Amino acid sequence: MTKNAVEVSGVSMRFNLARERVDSLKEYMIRALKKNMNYDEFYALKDVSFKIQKGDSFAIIGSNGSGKSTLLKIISGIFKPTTGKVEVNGSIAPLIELGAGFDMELTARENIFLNGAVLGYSKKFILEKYDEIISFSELHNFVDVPLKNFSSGMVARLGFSIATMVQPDILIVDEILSVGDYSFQEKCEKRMKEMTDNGTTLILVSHSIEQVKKVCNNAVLIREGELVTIGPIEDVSNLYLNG
Ligand SMILES: Nc1ncnc2c1ncn2[C@@H]1O[C@H](COP(=O)(O)OP(=O)(O)OP(=O)(O)O)[C@@H](O)[C@H]1O
Repeated sequence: MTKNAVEVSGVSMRFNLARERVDSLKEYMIRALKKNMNYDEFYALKDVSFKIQKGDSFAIIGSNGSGKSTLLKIISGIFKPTTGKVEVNGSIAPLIELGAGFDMELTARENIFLNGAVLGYSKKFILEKYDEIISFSELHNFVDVPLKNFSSGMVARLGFSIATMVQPDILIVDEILSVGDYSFQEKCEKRMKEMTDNGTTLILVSHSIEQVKKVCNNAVLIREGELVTIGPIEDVSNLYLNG
């Protein structure tokens, strides 16, 4: 049995950036048919390889636009890399974009059932977990309020509570905790710690070096799509902070 939860091998991700403005769908179609679109090719990730051991709490560190979210989306299977491959051993609970997987017109209660169903849980199972989700998110007074009237921190509370209602093999958390207030962040950190103590592998992206140092053991530093270094969190964050 492999010791690795995630193996990223030679992953590159190319995006096509339209170089000029195309204002209408009609214009886009005409240009596309004439093969008259000008693109700049842009590599958000360039030949990135690393491994994350089972049970590790692992941070992905880098400046804005360095490729962290793209990497998480590839690990979660949302994006297919242009070249290279990713091997994931175990079930994944990805908490990537705030509100992804939610219907903002529906209430918190309805979204719990919707999201649970998307994650593959039965209605009976979600009913069993319902009180715990509401209690962890501290949204008792808002269960029948549509999500469009929630603050971003409240949406994050709900998302985190749903994603951690069962213990996944791999928990992926991208930045969303930063919108939660201090007490909720502490609560999430505690839950993430309990989960890793029980064998879950955690992959965390956060702009707060203080938070990743508290929660993670190891990290990778990405700069302009390239892997700069991988190793103990202390060393990687020092390198990031000192340029
Ligand atoms: N769907 C897309 N189409 C085109 N370019 C994209 C797409 N998604 C990301 N990019 C580009 O890829 C680069 C990396 O973006 P990414 O979101 O992975 O960075 P990040 O490190 O997560 O940044 P941040 O810290 O700001 O969240 C950026 O330059 C971004 O503009």
